[in-house]
Amino acid sequence: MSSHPASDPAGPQRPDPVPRIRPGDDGASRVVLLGSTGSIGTQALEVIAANPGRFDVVGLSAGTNTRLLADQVRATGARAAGIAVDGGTAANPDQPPLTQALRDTGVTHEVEILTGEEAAVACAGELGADVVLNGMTGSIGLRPTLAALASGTTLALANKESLVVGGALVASAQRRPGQVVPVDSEHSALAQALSSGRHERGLCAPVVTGRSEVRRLIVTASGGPFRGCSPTQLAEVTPAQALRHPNFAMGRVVTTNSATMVNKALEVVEAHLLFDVPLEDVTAVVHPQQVIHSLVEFQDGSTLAQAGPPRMYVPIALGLSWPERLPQVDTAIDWTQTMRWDFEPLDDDAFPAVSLAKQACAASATHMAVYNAANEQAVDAFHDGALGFTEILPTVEKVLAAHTASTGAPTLDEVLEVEREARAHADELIAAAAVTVPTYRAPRAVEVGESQA
Ligand SMILES: NC(=O)C1=CN([C@@H]2O[C@H](COP(=O)(O)OP(=O)(O)OC[C@H]3O[C@@H](n4cnc5c(N)ncnc54)[C@H](OP(=O)(O)O)[C@@H]3O)[C@@H](O)[C@H]2O)C=CC1
Ligand SMILES: CC(=O)[C@@H](O)[C@H](O)COP(=O)(O)O
Ligand SMILES: [Mn+2]
Repeated sequence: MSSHPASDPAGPQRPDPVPRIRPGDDGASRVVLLGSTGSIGTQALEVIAANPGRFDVVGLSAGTNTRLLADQVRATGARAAGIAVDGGTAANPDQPPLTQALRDTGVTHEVEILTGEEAAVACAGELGADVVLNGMTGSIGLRPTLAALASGTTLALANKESLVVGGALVASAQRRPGQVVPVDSEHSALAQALSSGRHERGLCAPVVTGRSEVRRLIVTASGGPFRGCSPTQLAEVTPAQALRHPNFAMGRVVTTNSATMVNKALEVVEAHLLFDVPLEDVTAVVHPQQVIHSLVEFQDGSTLAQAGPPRMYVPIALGLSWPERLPQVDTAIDWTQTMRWDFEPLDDDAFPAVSLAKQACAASATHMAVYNAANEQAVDAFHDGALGFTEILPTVEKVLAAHTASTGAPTLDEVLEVEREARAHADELIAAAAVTVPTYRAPRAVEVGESQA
């Protein structure tokens, strides 16, 4: 750990790309953003900037982007900044070291600088935040999630991987009922709809145990950029096509996961764990417009849906201020206009991700850690040109098949070890696939959406 002193003269000033944020008033909510330079992190800063005095950003943590992180420190006045891979190193040569970036952007206040993988963990657990928003990508977010919960802070959870991989570990790290507030749009929708009916169970409910009137949770899916494509067409899609989500601009991993439907698979398990609803009572359906963000079916046959524009501002704002709603967070849907909503079943043959996850989740407490780790390796390999799109799920399936079911609830070390083994196994399969799967080498351009309605 080091600190950025105000003694160095400010370097050349660049235009400030982050809106200046007024420090919080007394009583403002102290916020830590993990993954502040990503899609969720930058949108969270927009929400915070639009509510002057309501929030006090005490810490920011990022992976590699020291320049943007420094701009955000300047804009928010954050007293602590964490960077996993500092600039000016062999692993991150294109960015300046964080101390340099802070100087360059004209930061004059004292900043505690944390570096390495522990930085996000420390930011999550040690800055005395009221709310930690975990907007990191991947299961690397697990330890920060656990640290935030152990500190007693509210955890606004966008990083679904940490819950899906950690499972019972996350549940047992919880210090008080309602400590987890989902930021994932579908789960924010479910939390909002559940607030209208009796369901006193789960990680984000006001009471940990109690009766439920819920019969089913219905998680909506866009269907991704390849909705309606046949397996043959899918074999030839390119990374650029997979990154064209129909409705949301998101990071690379979650966008690719939307294209394979792995995102929906993770979200079905996420809903099961967040709301303590049996896996068989969580259903995914395709709803291309993504205006209905998810639905709760109650025991009397009534269904409540949460609707809004397909944007993340409301789920992020609710994550930061739950259960209070902030004013004018987004433009509401104009219900006076003619519009159409479509719903269709998942195509399990072309997109087996959800059914595979349901089997994995039922198999043992470590199978979803394997599923996610193998998928993360396969997604990277797909973008590196080492694996075809339709090889992603078979890779996950093979790594799962080789995994020995755990007995009982695993410790954190056991989960991390299972992940390491799964990544190594996936890498072996990917290395073999790079030789034996030539289809990806000469892709036919498939027009994204060519077979969509
Ligand atoms: N984007 C969206 O609309 C939605 C996202 N989500 C979920 O939210 C999470 C974030 O997604 P998204 O914002 O799209 O992803 P991005 O790829 O846009 O952002 C990821 C963030 O994580 C940071 N990061 C990576 N590794 C580390 C690390 N070791 N320590 C600290 N920070 C790290 C990155 O830093 P850097 O860039 O500096 O390397 C970046 O700030 C994912 O779990 C995703 O599934 C859920 C619903 C919607
Ligand atoms: C905005 C959000 O929550 C994402 O997880 C989004 O839902 C992705 O959409 P699909 O995975 O349904 O394509
Ligand atoms: Mn989602």
